[in-house]
Amino acid sequence: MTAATSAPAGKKPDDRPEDLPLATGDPFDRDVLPTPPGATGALLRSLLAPMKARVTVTTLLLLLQQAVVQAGPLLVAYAIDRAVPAFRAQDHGPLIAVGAGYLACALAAGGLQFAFVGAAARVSQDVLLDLRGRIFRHAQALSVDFHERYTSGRIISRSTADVESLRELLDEGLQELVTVILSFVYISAMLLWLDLGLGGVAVASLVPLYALVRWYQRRAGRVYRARSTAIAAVIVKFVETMNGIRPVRAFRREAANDADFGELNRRHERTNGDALLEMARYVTGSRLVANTAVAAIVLWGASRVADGTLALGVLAAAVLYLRRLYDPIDRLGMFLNSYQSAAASLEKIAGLLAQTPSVPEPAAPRQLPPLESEHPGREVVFDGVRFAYRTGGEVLPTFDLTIPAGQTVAVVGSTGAGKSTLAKLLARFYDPSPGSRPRSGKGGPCPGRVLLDGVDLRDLAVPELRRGVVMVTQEAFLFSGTVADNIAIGRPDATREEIEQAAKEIGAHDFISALPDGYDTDVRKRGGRISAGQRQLVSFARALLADPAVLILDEATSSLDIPGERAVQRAMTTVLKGRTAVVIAHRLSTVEVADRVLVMEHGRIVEDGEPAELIEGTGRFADLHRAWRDSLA
Ligand SMILES: Nc1ncnc2c1ncn2[C@@H]1O[C@H](COP(=O)(O)OP(=O)(O)OP(=O)(O)O)[C@@H](O)[C@H]1O
Repeated sequence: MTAATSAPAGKKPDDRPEDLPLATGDPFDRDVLPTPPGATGALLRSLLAPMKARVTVTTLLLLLQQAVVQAGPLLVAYAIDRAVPAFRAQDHGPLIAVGAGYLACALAAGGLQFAFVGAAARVSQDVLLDLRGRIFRHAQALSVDFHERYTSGRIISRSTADVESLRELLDEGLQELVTVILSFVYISAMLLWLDLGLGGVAVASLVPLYALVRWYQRRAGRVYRARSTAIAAVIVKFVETMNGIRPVRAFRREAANDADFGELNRRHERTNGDALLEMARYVTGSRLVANTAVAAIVLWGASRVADGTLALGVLAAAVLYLRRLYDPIDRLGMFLNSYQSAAASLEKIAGLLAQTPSVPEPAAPRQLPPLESEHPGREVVFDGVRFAYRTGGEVLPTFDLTIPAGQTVAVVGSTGAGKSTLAKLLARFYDPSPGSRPRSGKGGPCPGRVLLDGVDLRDLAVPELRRGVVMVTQEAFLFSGTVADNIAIGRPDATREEIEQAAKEIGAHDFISALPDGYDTDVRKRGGRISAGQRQLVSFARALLADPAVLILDEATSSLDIPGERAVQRAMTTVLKGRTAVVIAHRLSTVEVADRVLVMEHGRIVEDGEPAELIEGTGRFADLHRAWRDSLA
């Protein structure tokens, strides 16, 4: 990723582009994926819908609390105009009643506030719990091509920084908004009731304040979207660097990364500064309007008290109410901040949740025919398959291949020939691209098909597909947990005996037993670190336990030492036995376990035959094999 550039000299901060300068026209290069109209609102409604009753109770608590809080100045007016004169006349009752009333209001307001905060926090926690779960489930369900384009850092940013800004809105912002609106309504009503003239001036001052709020909202929207993109860029850079810490060290990328990160960090800081500046402008403007209105009311009110047309208590109550009317305006700015931040975040989350898997589940799934015991494995057919990644040119131009049930096929070829693509199509990480072969009969292009025992992979439900085809990828990835847990991923209901049996057959039992806690060793903890070859053995044991009809093995490119290679070779023979197998062979020694070799170049099969037959011949594989043998000598 390139570093962000600063705004060109002379440009205003809000002219700054909102997306990182990555864009190539591909929406995946942007932080905000295309969001269908109305999707953000629909997401918010769907999050709140299950808790309608609780939202209503929470709002009622707040309404009550505000009613109680706003009674204070009225009691003060009563105290000045009625209770104090009565007290002077030896009638202590009204003043005691005012004192008791004030205390009761304070206690009730406190209690209601406590109940409200608890209820609001529960609503917000449940919304966030639901949202985080949705992001995780959805991201996990999206197809591989999505993850190849939308970095994991951005998904992390969605489920951390973006969910966090929504939390701020729900925990603090919404309370602010409701409090502000209620205060406006209550206080305007009280002021108008106390004195129509003073109330009228106060209510009229809300007009310029409203205009100011709208102005701020427009400007802050832009700034907050830029800030949220800048936060995401910082997280993405962080995750990318930590994920690639080995190459970072190996290629001494620290200084360059520091510079890139520093630029992104500064961009984040600048967008924060822009946000604060907008806030400062807003607060200054709102205070100016508010203080002018207070000054006008105090002057006018005082002159009316002097000429006896206004009671002193009413003026005191009006001034107290005025403070309460204008104070929330600053808080409204805070709310708009959280609102803008949360709206930008929710838009990004909605964009992610609006993505649909490019490899969809079938509407009417089909079953695979029962396995034949004399021919274990299933027949695999690539029928007129054409394939191009979304970005880049055609990788497989009309590809046909039949692999009979039970056959082990080694696929070799130069780098970039399309071997892994073939494997990924068979595992249905991708579907074939729209085809070029004319459909027999009706005409029109017919998409190619990948068939398993005659059934199109697109017609198989995911569990059926995963029972039918398993792919062991190059990385031999281990999840956090014990060695036994990692093997059991192949079949989660497997017993400990079955797990150990699989490890024994693969030849992994001895090294696993030698680990500090044997099968219970945590692979991510000290002492649980296992070598590349051992990781492959664990992933073979996992595949053996899964026992699929078709196994795809994308062999690791890294070379092992001789005993390691032998152990992997033996394990491979075991795991491939009794099923159809496609091995993407990076080591020619692997070809020894195959019944058939395919040589691929530029997405086409250029040689196809038994290993011995091809080695004897004069083709590309014979050359490759000779060169490999010479290198061993
Ligand atoms: N996710 C992707 N997006 C776009 N292009 C891709 C993607 N994966 C692979 N390609 C391109 O498709 C072509 C075939 O790649 P593939 O990984 O299938 O080759 P391969 O024969 O397995 O190579 P290797 O032996 O180096 O792993 C290459 O040109 C590669 O750049």
